[in-house]
Amino acid sequence: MPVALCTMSHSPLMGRNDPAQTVIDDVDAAFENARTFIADFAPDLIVIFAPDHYNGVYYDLMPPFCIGAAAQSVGDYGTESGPLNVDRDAAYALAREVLASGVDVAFSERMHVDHGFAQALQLLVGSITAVPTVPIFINSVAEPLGPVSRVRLLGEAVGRAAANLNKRVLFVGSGGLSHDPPVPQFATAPAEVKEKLIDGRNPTEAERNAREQRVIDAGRDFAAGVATIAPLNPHWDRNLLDVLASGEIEQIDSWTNEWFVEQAGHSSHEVRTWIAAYAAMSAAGKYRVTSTFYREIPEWIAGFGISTAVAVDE
Ligand SMILES: O=C(O)CCc1cccc(O)c1O
Ligand SMILES: [Fe+2]
Repeated sequence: MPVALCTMSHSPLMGRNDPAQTVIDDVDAAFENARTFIADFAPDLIVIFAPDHYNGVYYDLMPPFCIGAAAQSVGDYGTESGPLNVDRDAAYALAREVLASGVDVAFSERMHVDHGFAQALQLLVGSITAVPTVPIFINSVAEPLGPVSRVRLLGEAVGRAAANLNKRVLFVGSGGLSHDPPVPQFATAPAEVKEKLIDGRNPTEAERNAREQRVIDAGRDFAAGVATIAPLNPHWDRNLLDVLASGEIEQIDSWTNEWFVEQAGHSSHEVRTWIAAYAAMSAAGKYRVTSTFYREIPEWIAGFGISTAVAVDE
């Protein structure tokens, strides 16, 4: 059965702190292209790799990776809330095979997910329930992180397992590219913030609004050139897109986590979702990138990319 890929940046600042209309038009056109690509492929199943931003997964138990057999969207930043349309049998089949291949993935019968999953599903297929899905969480913010090589191995194992499902599978990666939004870090957070990072589920509306407003303000300051967060790095982003398109993704194994942060900001670890999705594609053989969009969008605190790829028949 064929496989295909769509990877995309997300940003909850879309529609909240917008750039010039020409930029929005370009992004809209790129998403329209991605939606057409996906509709033409007509997936039976979406396997989506996405991060979390301390809205669904916390330091009370922080796995590097987690496959959801059932999942709830928390509805942060106005994204759709409620249950995802998870294909439980597919989730179990993927988890069994990934574990059997030696990658210790966590498993959840009630995974909580945030805009990392929901915004991507809404933009690509219209809603969090439109297409049967297996959500796979990849920790991309909560230190300590394992080496990026493990993400490639996870992706490859998921790709091999997906090939046995006898379904048309679309791999989605949601996150990145270079960006450094003000996500708190445990090591440097004050005590009350630390507590929220450990056990912050179900914040009050006031807490949620305050959090979201902080990020919106940061986007405004960043676009105005007065924010203290790390700059975007279009050169680094374009190189990553080239490496992923080349098919020689093992070269990413030598990139240290410190280097990601130095070059592309703390949240650049979200490109782990792209690396996993491309690695999953590679398990089916050679692939070809069929479209690439890239633009720096400081208003959204994002090196903003979208790519699509198909398997090449050999
Ligand atoms: O609310 C947060 O913690 C971060 C929100 C956020 C902002 C810009 C780009 C992103 O990828 C992102 O997730
Ligand atoms: Fe993010």
